[in-house]
Formats: sequence, C-alpha cells, structure tokens
Amino acid sequence: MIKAPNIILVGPMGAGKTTIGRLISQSMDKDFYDLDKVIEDNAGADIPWIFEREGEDGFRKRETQALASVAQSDKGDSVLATGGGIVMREENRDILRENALVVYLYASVAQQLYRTSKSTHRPLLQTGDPKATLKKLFEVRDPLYREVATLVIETDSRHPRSVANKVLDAIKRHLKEETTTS
Ligand SMILES: Nc1ncnc2c1ncn2[C@@H]1O[C@H](COP(=O)(O)OP(=O)(O)O)[C@@H](O)[C@H]1O
Ligand SMILES: O=C(O)C1=C[C@@H](OP(=O)(O)O)[C@@H](O)[C@H](O)C1
Ligand SMILES: [Mg+2]
Repeated sequence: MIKAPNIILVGPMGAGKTTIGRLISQSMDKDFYDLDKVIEDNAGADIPWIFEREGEDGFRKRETQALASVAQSDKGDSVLATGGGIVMREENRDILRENALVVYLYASVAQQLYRTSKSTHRPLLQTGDPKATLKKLFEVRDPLYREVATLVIETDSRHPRSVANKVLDAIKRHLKEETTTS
C-alpha cells in the first residue's frame, strides 16, 4: 500500500476522472469520492436538474461548497474525482493546491468528444456543436489544470486500467522524490 496525501483528479469532461479515480482508490486502499455525486447527494437532485433550475451559477456554488467540505474534512485518506469546471473559480484552485496532490488527466478534444458522446448527463454538452464547446472550454481550462496540478498524465491511447497504473507509478515516483529531497 502506498502512503500518500489526498489525491485529487482534475481534467476535462471525458478525461476519465471518475473511472480512474475509482480504480486508483481501490489500489491505494483509500476512500473514493466523486464530487458530482457529492453535489447530487447534497441537493437530492441530479446535475441536469440543478443546471435547469439553478443555472450554471447555482451549480458552481454547490460545487465549491462540496469541494470545501470534502477536501478539508479528509486528511490523507481519499481520492477525489472533480468535475471538469472545478478550476474556473480561484477559491477552488486555492483549495485544490492546499489540500492534496493534484493529478491532471489530459485528453485531447477528439478523445473528450468520443468518450462523452454516448451520455446525456453533461448539460454543457447538450448543444448543437459539442466539439466546438469542448474546444472552447479546453482553451480556457487547460492552463488552469496545469496551474493546480503537480502531475500531468496523458490518457489518449490508453485503456483505463493502464491509465490508472500510470497514475499510481507517477504518484509513487513523486512521493519518493519528495522524501529523498526533504
Ligand atoms: N482511458 C480511457 N480510454 C477509453 N475510455 C475511457 C478512458 N477513461 C474513461 N473512459 C470512458 O469515458 C467515459 C467518460 O469517463 P469518465 O470517467 O466519466 O470521465 P470524466 O469523469 O473525466 O468526465 C466513460 O464511458 C469511461 O468508461
Ligand atoms: O466541465 C464541466 O464544467 C462539468 C463537468 C462535469 O463533470 P465531468 O468532468 O466528470 O464530466 C460536471 O461537473 C458538470 O456537468 C460540469
Ligand atoms: Mg466525472
């Protein structure tokens, strides 16, 4: 078992945060939280409903509350998969940097599109041109993911299990380097 701080996954819709987060939490014997699920449980409603009734602004308020409560309550024992928009608020970026080892799961816009195309539970992609939306979001958010992340993992040509192994290896290497340099 690896000893590690809380792990937080960031990245665009379809990067695999929810899927990979669950896999690495099992390998590290840590609790797994998906922030979207925490928001839904707190609201007693699903994300499309929240966007419809409260707009994106209402969703973002709930997202910040959920992040603060999860990131600050668990000390070193959890893996948290965030939603793709978590980096949009500066206060969220501060919480991410202060409370965990942040891993950016990188996926190209083509892969994001492919992996999100089969589901309808992402309100921001229920537009006529989801590819253009993903591209626009990526241009704004990619620098912000890089700003908060310590590790960046490329996911395009990899099966989820192989991405999870790559993340686990990178975390191990990082923690070893930290121990030898401190
Ligand atoms: N490395 C991967 N290769 C192929 N498909 C993937 C990969 N990672 C995730 N997926 C698939 O892509 C879809 C979106 O993954 P998900 O974990 O929900 O992404 P996110 O939480 O980042 O939006 C799911 O159907 C998942 O099985
Ligand atoms: O990118 C975004 O702004 C969003 C990403 C979604 O999560 P995933 O990244 O897990 O799909 C979810 O939080 C919501 O639909 C908004
Ligand atoms: Mg997700």
